[in-house]
Amino acid sequence: MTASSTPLPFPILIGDIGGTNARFSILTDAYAEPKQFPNVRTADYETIDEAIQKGVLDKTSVQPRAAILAVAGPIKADEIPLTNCPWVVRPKRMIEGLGLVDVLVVNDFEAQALAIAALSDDNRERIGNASGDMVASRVVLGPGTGLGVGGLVHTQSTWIPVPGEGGHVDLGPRSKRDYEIFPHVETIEGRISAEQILCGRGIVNLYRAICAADGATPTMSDPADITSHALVGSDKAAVETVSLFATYLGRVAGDMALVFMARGGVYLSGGISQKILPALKKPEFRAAFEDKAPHSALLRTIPTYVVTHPLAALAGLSSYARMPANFGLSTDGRRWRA
Ligand SMILES: Nc1ncnc2c1ncn2[C@@H]1O[C@H](COP(=O)(O)OP(=O)(O)OP(=O)(O)O)[C@@H](O)[C@H]1O
Repeated sequence: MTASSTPLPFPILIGDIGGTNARFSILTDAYAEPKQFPNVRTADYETIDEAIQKGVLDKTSVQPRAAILAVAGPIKADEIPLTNCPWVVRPKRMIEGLGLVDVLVVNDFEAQALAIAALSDDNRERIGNASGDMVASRVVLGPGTGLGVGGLVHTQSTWIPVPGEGGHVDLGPRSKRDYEIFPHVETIEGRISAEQILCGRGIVNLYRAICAADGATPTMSDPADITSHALVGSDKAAVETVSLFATYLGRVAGDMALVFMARGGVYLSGGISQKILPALKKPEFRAAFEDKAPHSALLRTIPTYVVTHPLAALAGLSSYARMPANFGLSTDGRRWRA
């Protein structure tokens, strides 16, 4: 066992730090259920250290010795700025100030990937007819503030989470209608990446492009307004937006399944998937997912799910904390010790 794969000492503070909310729990040992703390709103505290002190440590007599934190953003140095939130994670300062001896920081979609290694039927909703829990590679896509993608490769009896920037792959037109709409989709440096459509801001982008293609004036600018009108069928452009969103999400999900040979399943996480679940259960998502000649037969066998676990990232990190040897999680350059 290398130094970097030595288990972290219990009790372990587990944290999922999002742009708006941070969620924490403490795992006292490998067998206990995690002790859950109320969500902390990131805007309520100036620093993450203060949030951990007041939101967790002041509320319990258990003093964690280690911490595993999932953050949105690249982990490159001793100071880790978060995307979409002014907090900076400084593991060395946490060790000095919070009484910790060991801090591991991972990417948020690695945590999501850890979670999909074992999700019970209570914590996922199946889309389409393919089913089964084959022990094989998986992939998770999460449309939220952005589009996160994480692979979970299964090899040599080990689950290996693969972080990446899969949300930024190109997304191209396919149908006649796509060719009418795509010229109006806002680009990023001339490119339509998947994230230009498959996230909160992307829903608005797609809705505007549909209106532009039809010569109509857009009336909505909030993704939640568009999806709620779509779900009740009260606005034609909104209905088409969500239908095409499901198609494009299926198209990209199918691509990711091909890349990772994800026979074990493709999972949709992120705030938006749960909110538009009825739309994802309509035929469009699955049809686009399976429409992958010459590999449609393979795609038809791959199950797709929406993750409904309210705290999936925390659950994934807890599985790792309990049984690190089951996961090939790289800790190089992301683990700090006293
Ligand atoms: N009902 C809805 N329909 C469509 N989009 C929505 C809806 N509600 C929120 N959104 C959009 O979802 C995005 C937020 O996604 P999500 O809740 O997954 O947050 P996140 O990126 O995971 O951050 P955090 O971890 O802080 O919650 C925002 O762009 C928001 O506008």
